[in-house]
This record gives sequence, C-alpha cells and structure tokens, in this order.
Amino acid sequence: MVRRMIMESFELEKYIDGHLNSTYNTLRMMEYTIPPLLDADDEESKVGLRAHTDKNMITILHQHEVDGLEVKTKDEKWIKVKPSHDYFLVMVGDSLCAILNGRVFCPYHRVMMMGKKKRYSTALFSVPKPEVIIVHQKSLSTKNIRVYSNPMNTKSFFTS
Ligand SMILES: O=C(O)CCC(=O)C(=O)O
Ligand SMILES: [Fe+2]
Repeated sequence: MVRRMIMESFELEKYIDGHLNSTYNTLRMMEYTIPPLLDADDEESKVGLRAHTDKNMITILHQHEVDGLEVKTKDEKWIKVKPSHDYFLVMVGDSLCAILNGRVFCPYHRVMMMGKKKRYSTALFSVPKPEVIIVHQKSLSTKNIRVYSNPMNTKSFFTS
C-alpha cells in the first residue's frame, strides 16, 4: 500500500504492478540481549545494531515495549522511535531510493540499548527478487541527488 502511494505520488502508476511483483517479503523477528558492558556514559557500549541503511525496497518495523530504535534525520540528528502497540514504522531502503533516483529519503538507523531489558522487534522486508535489475526511473532523472547511473542486478546491488 505504501509503495503504491509512493509510486502514485511520482505519477508512475503504470509501473506499480510490475514494481510490486518485482519483490518478495521476508519477516524477521529479532531479540537483542542486554549488552554485557553497558555503560550509560559510553555510546559504543550501548550499540545493539550499528547504523546502516536497509538495502531492500521498504522495511516495516515494530518494536515491542522496549525502545532502542533511532533514526537519523536529513539534518543528521538521531531521533528515538518510541515503541507503541498502535503503529508500525515504514522505512525506505536503498533499492527504492535507487529506482526513484534519490527522490525519497532512505534513513540511516541503529539500535541503542539503554536499559536493563531484552528488546524484541519484528521487521517485514520487501526485497527485490534475484533476477531483478535495479535501474532508476528515467522520468525522475532531473533531480540527481544520489547517483545510481548503472543498472545493477540485485546481487551486485546488495553487495556494493
Ligand atoms: O530491531 C530494529 O528495530 C531494527 C532492525 C533493523 O534495522 C534491521 O534488521 O535492518
Ligand atoms: Fe535496518
């Protein structure tokens, strides 16, 4: 649904079905244990998952009760995502950013473990199928924020 809305907002309606069929979904459930050397004054000791962008198209995330997820904004500030039963966080990944030629923001995010509780999260990743070639949409070429000039197959893209 979110991908459909994004494609519509760029007037790419005719590509929606092909785009949705170009991916598969994978669900991952994660458990983060309390870091053994947790020290409130030492940022490094709190890292549960290092800062990264997701390579896939879109990630839908839910964190259960214990917080820790942080997302970096365009102006380079880390913001904490509060856990809630009521919402899921949708994050754009590198593949969607590439096909839309950088017209959507693909944020760095990380997990920082603050307290004395294990943390659980669930993520649904939509991933380009292995045979898919990642190529940016020509009609979006004018605003070349991030350069993905060469079409790449999924394997090269994911390892680049
Ligand atoms: O556990 C989380 O909240 C984030 C997980 C994540 O970013 C990932 O698996 O790529
Ligand atoms: Fe991630």
